[in-house]
Amino acid sequence: MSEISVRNLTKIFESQNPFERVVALDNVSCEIPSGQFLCIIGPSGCGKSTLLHAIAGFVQGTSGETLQDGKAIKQPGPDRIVIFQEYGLFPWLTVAENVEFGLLAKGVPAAERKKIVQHYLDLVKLGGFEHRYPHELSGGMRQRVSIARALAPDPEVVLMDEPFAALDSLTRDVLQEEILRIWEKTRKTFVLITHNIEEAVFLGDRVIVMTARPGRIKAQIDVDIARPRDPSIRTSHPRFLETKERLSQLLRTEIIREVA
Ligand SMILES: Nc1ncnc2c1ncn2[C@@H]1O[C@H](COP(=O)(O)OP(=O)(O)OP(=O)(O)O)[C@@H](O)[C@H]1O
Repeated sequence: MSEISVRNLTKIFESQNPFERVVALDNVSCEIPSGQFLCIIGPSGCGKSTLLHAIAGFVQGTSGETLQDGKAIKQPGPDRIVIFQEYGLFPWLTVAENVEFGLLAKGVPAAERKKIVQHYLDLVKLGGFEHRYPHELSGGMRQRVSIARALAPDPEVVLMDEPFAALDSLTRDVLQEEILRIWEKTRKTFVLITHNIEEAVFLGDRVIVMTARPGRIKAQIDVDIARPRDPSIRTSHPRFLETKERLSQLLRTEIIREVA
């Protein structure tokens, strides 16, 4: 179990041309308790990915810090795995070999690797596809492989950057339900960036709304809806619809501000 703290994080992308200097994050602070499912929404270019990358350890803040269990995050590590929109699978490896990849890096013995790979492929409902290559799979199946690959080394924190954005809406709904089931089973700390408010409310314990650039935290809304959550809440649960409307209003204000 792992908690993440973001403290007064500012990230400035400098450029030789001072007019091209970008303040991507401006004094962002948030606490993500162990086992929480946190969703982050905000206008395009507001710094969501930069925040996720700072938590992953891919980028360092210009000032401020990110911490995992009280220790400064200085680089990427096996305890924090990122799932991207573009799947990031190795095309020359089979499904099973892709999932096995992080286990090899961890030095897990072969027999155990085989068991773990099978477990996670079953979890994402891809049993029977072990020997296929990524190009033989649909987009939804590829994203399932990347979810299995991310979870196989048993990371404490799973970071997702619009993982379902490239998928059609039905596949997206199904994968949301699967990620929810997986989170309920593993209770790891999950952070998901999305443009989709419904996705954020369906999955999250809490939703952070960011302002238009420079990215700051505008609001943090608790999603007070009991778990396990049935897919039908998307259309019928009064609190779901209420929370969705509240978030839409908050986001709309920022998008208007951004284009003004
Ligand atoms: N490596 C970089 N160098 C320079 N500027 C960058 C870099 N990475 C991001 N930026 C800028 O920082 C700002 C925030 O980018 P970021 O990708 O974090 O936003 P985002 O909210 O994830 O956007 P989107 O929703 O469109 O994916 C943008 O203006 C972007 O152009």
